[in-house]
Amino acid sequence: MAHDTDNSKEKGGMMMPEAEEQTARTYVDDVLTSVQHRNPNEEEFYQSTQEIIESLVPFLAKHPKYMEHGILERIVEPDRFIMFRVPWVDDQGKVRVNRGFRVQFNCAIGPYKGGLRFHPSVNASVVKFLGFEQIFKNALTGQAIGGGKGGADFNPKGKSDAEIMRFTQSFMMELAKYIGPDVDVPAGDIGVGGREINYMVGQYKKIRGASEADAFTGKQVDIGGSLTRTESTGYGTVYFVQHMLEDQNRKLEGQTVVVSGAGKVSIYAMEKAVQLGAKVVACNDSGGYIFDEKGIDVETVKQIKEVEQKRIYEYVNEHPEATYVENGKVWDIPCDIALPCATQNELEEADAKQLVSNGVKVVAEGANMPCTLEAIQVFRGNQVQFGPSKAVNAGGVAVSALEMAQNSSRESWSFEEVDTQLQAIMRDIYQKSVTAGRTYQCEDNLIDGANIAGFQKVADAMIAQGVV
Ligand SMILES: NC(=O)C1=CN([C@@H]2O[C@H](COP(=O)(O)OP(=O)(O)OC[C@H]3O[C@@H](n4cnc5c(N)ncnc54)[C@H](O)[C@@H]3O)[C@@H](O)[C@H]2O)C=CC1
Ligand SMILES: O=C(O)CCC(=O)C(=O)O
Repeated sequence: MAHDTDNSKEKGGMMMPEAEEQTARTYVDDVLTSVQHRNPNEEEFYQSTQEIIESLVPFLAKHPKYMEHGILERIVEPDRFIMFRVPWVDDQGKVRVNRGFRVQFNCAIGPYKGGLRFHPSVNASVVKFLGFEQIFKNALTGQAIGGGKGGADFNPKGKSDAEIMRFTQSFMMELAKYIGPDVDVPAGDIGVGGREINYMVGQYKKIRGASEADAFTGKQVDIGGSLTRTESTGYGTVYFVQHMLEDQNRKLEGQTVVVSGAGKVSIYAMEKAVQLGAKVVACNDSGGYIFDEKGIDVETVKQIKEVEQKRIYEYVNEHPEATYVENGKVWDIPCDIALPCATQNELEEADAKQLVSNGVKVVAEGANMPCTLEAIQVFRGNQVQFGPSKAVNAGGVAVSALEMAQNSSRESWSFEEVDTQLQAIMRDIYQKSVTAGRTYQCEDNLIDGANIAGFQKVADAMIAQGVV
């Protein structure tokens, strides 16, 4: 049977035999080569496997049992990947067809859990990278939830409410076969918010003939949603940043913050940052950014984006002191803290260099994988504190799991009660990530720490359940 090693010598500040490190390195390289070979043209999926698996070398070297149990080979293969046709009729009576996806990646520690994204860029690679990240993020929350993700290459922009409903109902006609409160529990993501989730709940109940609203989270509160779920990803992001700052004996108060996006995550990250005394000076949408030196008025952004569903340039009509830069890079604005909260690979190497030359101190990923691997290297090489998405934005899925707990116990917790639990979960994720980083990297490396802490929990659960 596999055993952990102790015949080690000191290397780089930690006990690490060179031969075992080499074995782990070769194992990791082989798995990554195989991922690339078996998933051709899936760049985002390969990027996320590379980011996570390369982190694990020192951990695997110290604990070879994970290699002996073939954990990496198994964890990079989804339990199943579902792809389906979504036909619907637009307002002009034309038949349209989109492609729907759900990846049920890993259920070793609980039912599949993760959002649904409606965006034209959604494809197998995007869904698999998001599902893969979700395995480790969900494990970090300490809750019993496995990793899944899904969506469709449907563009909700410019669609009428009736079109959104018809599309969502058609999407659910197929997805309903694969989900359920104890099996797979979807939620929102880009392009999917409360309205879409409510339509899915309605259609799912119609198909199942039963009141199984618990098969979703992010529901409207009066149909079983949780208070704080709307705010939780953005708030959790800022709670995490508070811990990063505390480690440097600094406070959020008085810091200048730049946020990308103007959606669900961005808005509530801005709101919490402002509540805690920071000044948020810029945010963007896919058309351009706004810069308000006096500090962005988050209520105006909410009105434009959540109520009127308009473009962010409308902000300058309400606040003429602000400027709008069409197609501009929000990362050009000097700040102490940068929070990329829009989408994957939105912050590239050149943006990272610009932020560093403008004096950024902390970067925390509110979106999933918003920084390219090259950008992360720039931050690490310049002593910028870096918070990786699977730890930083885990507050959203954590409150989703609290929503599941409320649903199954038929309870409704107050906003304060859920927010208090969210804060405790974010503190715990931060501490776990720091501890694992220090144990295996001997430096304050939250990326490796989060990856190792999340991996260990899932890998132990997989070993206990045999080769399945
Ligand atoms: N909603 C949630 O609870 C969670 C979301 N996330 C991640 O956070 C990110 C944002 O998600 P949501 O806020 O839910 O989506 P959303 O649809 O509410 O907002 C996305 C925002 O990003 C902007 N955007 C999209 N592409 C852009 C681009 N290329 N450049 C600039 N802006 C762009 C959109 O205009 C929009 O303002 C995604 O990466 C998502 O996977 C992560 C954890 C939980
Ligand atoms: O709340 C959920 O289940 C979805 C959260 C999510 O999709 C994410 O963490 O990226």
